[in-house]
Amino acid sequence: MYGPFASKILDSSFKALIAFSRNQTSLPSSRYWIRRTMSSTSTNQESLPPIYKWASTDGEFRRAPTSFRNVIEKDANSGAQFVAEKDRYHLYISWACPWAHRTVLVRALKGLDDVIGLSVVDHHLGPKGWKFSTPEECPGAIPDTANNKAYLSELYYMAWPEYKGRFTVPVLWDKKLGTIVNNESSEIIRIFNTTFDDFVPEHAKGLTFYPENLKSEIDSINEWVYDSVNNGVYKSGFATTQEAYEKNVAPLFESLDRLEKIFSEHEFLVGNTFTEADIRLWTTIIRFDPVYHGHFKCNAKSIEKDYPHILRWARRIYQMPKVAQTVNMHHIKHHYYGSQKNINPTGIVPVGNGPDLSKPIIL
Ligand SMILES: N[C@@H](CCC(=O)N[C@@H](CS)C(=O)NCC(=O)O)C(=O)O
Repeated sequence: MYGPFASKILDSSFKALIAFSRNQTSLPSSRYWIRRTMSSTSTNQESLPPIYKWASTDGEFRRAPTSFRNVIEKDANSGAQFVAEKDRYHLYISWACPWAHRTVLVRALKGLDDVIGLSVVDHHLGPKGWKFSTPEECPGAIPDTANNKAYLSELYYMAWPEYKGRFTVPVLWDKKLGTIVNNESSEIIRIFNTTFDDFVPEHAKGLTFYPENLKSEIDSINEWVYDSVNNGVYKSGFATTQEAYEKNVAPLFESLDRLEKIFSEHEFLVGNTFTEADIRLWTTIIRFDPVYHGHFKCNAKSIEKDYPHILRWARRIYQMPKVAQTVNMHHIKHHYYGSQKNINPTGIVPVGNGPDLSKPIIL
């Protein structure tokens, strides 16, 4: 296990992170933000504030590596820096974000609601990054009850004053040490999987989404699903050249065809068992028709019309206890269509919500 500062230095991708964020050279003084926001209405990629610059100069979107990668030890007497305790950790998410959605979904499924606190940012991602609002200002938002901050970026600077990366959700925060434990969704869901089992309700103890005997199969599915589907929609949607867009949209639909075949023969992705592989794919699939199909130009096919087996699988998961309460379609649609003005300059939010996932599962 790494300590919070050791991990930052050990992370081999740290240099790439610095290179990626070289435009953000100082802490966000108000002058800095005013200067950056003046051009925020422009749709020209070059004149956008850094927070809206998704694609590289060659037109391709490359996701920056995540910088806080600590784990939490289950054994409170292990002497580790981060150990499992009730009400010590706090999860920051956006209902809109598919990566954050994974973490809040596992939190719900594992019965961690009373063990790990929750804050939900406003769906609008502005020039200063994710912001905390009251539920009156933004229904569905939950203010920062752990640190009482106005912006998510303030937490990153509390944890690491020299931080130069993006201010992303999810963030798993340690209230005791006042720092970020981890901001990588794929690792947070594994932390939630079994680490807090001493504190969860009886039915959730031992419930695992990463069972020992299926680990290698889950890992190999996760790899291609992440690259071509989870991140594939972003690589298509954030591309700023025709070439980059076409290069990434083709493998996305090849993978969806492959998934359709899998779900025509199996109930779940791995071993006919509901695992983290399903959870990781599902948060992308439920956003596909309402957002990615139009906004990210992933419109060769739709889930509702062209992938009946994927749709049946999506409904099966949506209808599991506690899942539907983690889906906030208003936040999802308003975030993408309303915040990413370089892609949708008018900010108009389309009326469609995608397929009705609460419908009976038939085929
Ligand atoms: N690798 C991260 C990616 C998280 C991520 O990209 N989150 C997006 C929202 S969907 C974000 O917060 N973006 C804000 C920004 O880039 O300024 C994870 O899986 O946890």
